[in-house]
Amino acid sequence: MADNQPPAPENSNQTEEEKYLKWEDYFMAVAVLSSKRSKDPKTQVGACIVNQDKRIVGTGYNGMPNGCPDDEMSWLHKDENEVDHKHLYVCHAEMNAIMNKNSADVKGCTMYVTLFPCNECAKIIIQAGLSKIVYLSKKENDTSERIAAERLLQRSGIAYRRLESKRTEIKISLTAKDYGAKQQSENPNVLAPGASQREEESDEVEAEDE
Ligand SMILES: Nc1ccn([C@H]2C[C@H](O)[C@@H](COP(=O)(O)O)O2)c(=O)n1
Repeated sequence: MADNQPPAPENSNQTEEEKYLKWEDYFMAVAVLSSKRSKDPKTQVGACIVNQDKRIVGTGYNGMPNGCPDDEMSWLHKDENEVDHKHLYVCHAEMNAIMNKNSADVKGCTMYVTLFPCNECAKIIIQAGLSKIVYLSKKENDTSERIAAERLLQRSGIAYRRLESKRTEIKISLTAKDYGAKQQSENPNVLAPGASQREEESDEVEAEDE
C-alpha cells in the first residue's frame, strides 16, 4: 500500500450500532476495566457510579485499605487460620467507588457493578443515597448475605437489574497504530515519533504503578 493511502478501516463491516458503545455498555465496561486493577487472585470486582447527567462520578475495585499494600496482605479465602482471611480486610468495589467520588455526593446516582452487592455494600449504597444498581453477574448460591442485600434494597426502594446488552465482549487495543499513529515504535510501550507528550505521560503512570 502507498504511504499516502489511509489504511482501510479494520471495522468497516461493523454495523452502526457496533461502532460506538451504548451508554450502559460504556458504564459497565468502565466497571469491568476498574475490576482489572484488583489484586484479588480469585474474584475481581469493579464499580462505576454515574449521575443523572450521565457523568461518571466514581469508580472502584476490591482492594486492601489505604496503608495496607495489596502485595503484602493475605488474599487467602479459606485457611485454618481465619484471622488471615481476606474477607476481614478487603474493601469492596462498591464501597471504594463511593469513597472515591469526585462529586459532593452520589444521591440519585446509578451504580454499575460487575457483581451483585453483598449486604454490607447494600447498606452503604442505601446510606449514600444511590437510586439504582445495574449489575453484570450474581453468584448462583442463595447466601444469607445475598438474600439480606436484596431485602435491604427492596425495602429502601433501590431498583436493581442485570445489564441487558447485545454485546458479549468489548476488545480494547493498546497498540498505537489502532489510534492513528503511522508507525509503531520498536518498543511496544512507547508511541511512534510525534507522540512525545503521551510518551512522557505513560512513563509517569508506569513509575507510580504498584
Ligand atoms: N459485591 C462484591 C462482592 C465481593 N467483592 C470482593 C470481596 C472479595 O475481594 C471478593 C469476593 O471474595 P470471594 O467470593 O472470591 O471469596 O470480591 C466486592 O468487591 N464486591
